[in-house]
Amino acid sequence: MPHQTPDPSLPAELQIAYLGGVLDHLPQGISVFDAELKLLYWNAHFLEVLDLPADAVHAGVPFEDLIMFPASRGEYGPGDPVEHVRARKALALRFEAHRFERTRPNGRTHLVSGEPLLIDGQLAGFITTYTDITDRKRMEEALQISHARLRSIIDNIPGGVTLFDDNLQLLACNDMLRRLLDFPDALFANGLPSLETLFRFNAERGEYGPGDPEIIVRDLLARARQRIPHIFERVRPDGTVLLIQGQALQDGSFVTVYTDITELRRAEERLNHLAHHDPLTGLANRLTLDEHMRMRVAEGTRDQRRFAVLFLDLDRFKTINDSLGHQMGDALLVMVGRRLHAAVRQTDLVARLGGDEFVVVLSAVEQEASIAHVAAKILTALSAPYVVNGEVLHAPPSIGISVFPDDAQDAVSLLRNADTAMYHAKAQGRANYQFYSEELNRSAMARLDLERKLRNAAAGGEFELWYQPQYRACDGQAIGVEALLRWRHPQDGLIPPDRFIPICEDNGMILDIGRWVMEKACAQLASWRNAGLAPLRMAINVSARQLRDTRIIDLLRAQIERHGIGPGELEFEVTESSVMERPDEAAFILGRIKALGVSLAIDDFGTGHSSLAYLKRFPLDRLKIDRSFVSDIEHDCNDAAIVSAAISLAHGLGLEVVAEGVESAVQWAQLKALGCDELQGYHFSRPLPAEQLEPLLRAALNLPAAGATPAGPQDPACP
Ligand SMILES: Nc1nc2c(ncn2[C@@H]2O[C@H](COP(=O)(O)O[C@H]3[C@@H](O)[C@H](n4cnc5c(=O)[nH]c(N)nc54)O[C@@H]3COP(=O)(O)O)[C@@H](O)[C@H]2O)c(=O)[nH]1
Repeated sequence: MPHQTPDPSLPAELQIAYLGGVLDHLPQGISVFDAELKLLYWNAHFLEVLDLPADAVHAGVPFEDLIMFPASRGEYGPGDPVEHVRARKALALRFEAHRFERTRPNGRTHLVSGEPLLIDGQLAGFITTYTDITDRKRMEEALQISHARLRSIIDNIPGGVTLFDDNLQLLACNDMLRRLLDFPDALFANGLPSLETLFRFNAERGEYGPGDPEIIVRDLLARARQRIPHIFERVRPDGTVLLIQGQALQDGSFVTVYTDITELRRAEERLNHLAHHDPLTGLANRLTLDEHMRMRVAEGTRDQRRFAVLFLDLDRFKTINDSLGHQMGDALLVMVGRRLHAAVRQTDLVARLGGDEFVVVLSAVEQEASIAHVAAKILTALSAPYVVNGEVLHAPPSIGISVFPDDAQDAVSLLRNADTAMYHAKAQGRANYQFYSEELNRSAMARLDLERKLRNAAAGGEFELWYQPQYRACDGQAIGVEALLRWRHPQDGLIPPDRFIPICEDNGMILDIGRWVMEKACAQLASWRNAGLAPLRMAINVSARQLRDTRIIDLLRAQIERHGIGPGELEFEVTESSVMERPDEAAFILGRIKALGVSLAIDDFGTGHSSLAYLKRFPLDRLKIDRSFVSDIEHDCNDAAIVSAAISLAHGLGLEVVAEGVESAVQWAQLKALGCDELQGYHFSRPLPAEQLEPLLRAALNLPAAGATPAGPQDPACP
């Protein structure tokens, strides 16, 4: 807008003084030229802004003289300053209003604005204003930088961002938001949409679940207006999970960050599943079982409800796993898990504790009969043969049962008692189920105590090896000894092998103990041979577990070489049941033992379930008739008949017969009459430590002993 001069009715001096005073107080530099472009007015800032020498500036100075100063300083760019001045003057002479920014060499920027000066509507000159906008420019630049920085943060943030103002108008959002929420480009075609538009778009495509979109949008807008900070998760219709965090900013705007946490949630779910499930079978694991049982105990206590815990252990799993490999074992466990799951209700819990141990928690079972019914159902399901990789496998379970609150009132004790009952089921012949009882608990405790003591027995030198002689039936000539293990506990005294050997077989300790027995017995055999007590045969008891450990062959070979043991000097006694468990495997390992010159005897003959076909296949030398048939042979004609048949059978198979448990001369006579080859029993000698047995052996071998008269056992047939 053209400027007006002061009131023209005022005297000219006043007008000038007035103008000069006003101009000097303005923050801008001001210059006024007349219509001939001669300087009329200027203020102090004008000199400063253009850095003009004060003595060069006076009224009437032509425009071109003034601008020659900046031109010669190169402020209009390189080139001839006179040309610059001429070009500028030509422009000025057009008296057109103009506005531009100019940055001077000192770095300060001015907004230069020029306007024609009109007096009475007639062009009277030109007025130019120089406003120093350096600070404003710097602020604007700083603002631009910070805005760009903010933009770049928003664009690079690993989540979707929206920023909206008081009026719920979107101020900013990033590409990630559009991608995360699948917003089409059309939604942004006319710039940033309002929050309401976004809400409506989402509501209509079912993003917020079912419901009337109008109502949903109204609610959402009402909530947005409250501007309450929030953090929540939203599951989108496609299953992705968004974490949505909203926060009001100081300037009144509201920022919301959307983070895709789908993978995080899935990883959490996977971790949670892993933490609560057995990775092999997918069944619940111990942690879940503990939590479940604690809940059942709490519910049962509150509602006075019973529930049952079934502890299962597969009877032949270890053998299958050891002989057929872990892959087969694993496949079998998976099948067991499936069968178990199918045998119980959805509300019951099936868990695998590890190895071949499973637990089933039957909820809300009131009657013992119904618990037994489920146990029988599980037993039947798991006893059916499994076909794994073409192999038919049998792994029936032994099941122990404890009932809440009858047998225990807490989860740990319930599980322990079910475990105890399971051991009882195993002791009862396996493949059956047993309920827990207090008596069972006592025997389990005693067993635990014994097991604990056993762990120190070897290190404490508490084992001893005793020997019981064996005699030729016809003349009472000593022909060998059987090595029998003894455990002398410092407090409990002598503990019979029947009490601790089954435990050692269960927990695997028999492998180390059996090795010790073999080394000790072989050393004793060599020692007696060196002392002239020969020929003697050393019989060693070997359990099924030892036979499955192929290291037994190396151990045996080493002992034979070390002590120069000849063929037939060593004998292994194996029980019927141990070789009948896996007869093919047993036949193989027994063949290798036999090949080392070790003779073989079947122990406890008559107590197991021998298959004659297999007996024939084993490379045996002797049958040992169990003492239960011998103990009453003189009175029980059935026993006599059994012993007689066993002797005939053995002889028919080319085997010799040893009768054990001979306690009287009458039994000796009868056994001899039945054709028994060898005898062992208290009638001749109880098992004794080596040094106590030695004089007896000398006598039985008719060897002279220092200070002793040779005397063997009395032959009833040759009095
Ligand atoms: N795997 C291993 N088993 C072993 C070892 N040492 C012993 N055992 C087995 O422990 C069972 C019990 O043995 P033990 O208490 O030593 O009893 C033996 C004899 O004392 C007993 N016997 C012998 N004669 C008589 C008798 O006239 N009357 C009578 N009441 N008992 C008698 O018989 C046992 C010998 O039995 P067997 O071995 O079957 O010939 C026993 O099963 C041992 O095998 C070991 O080192 N390893």
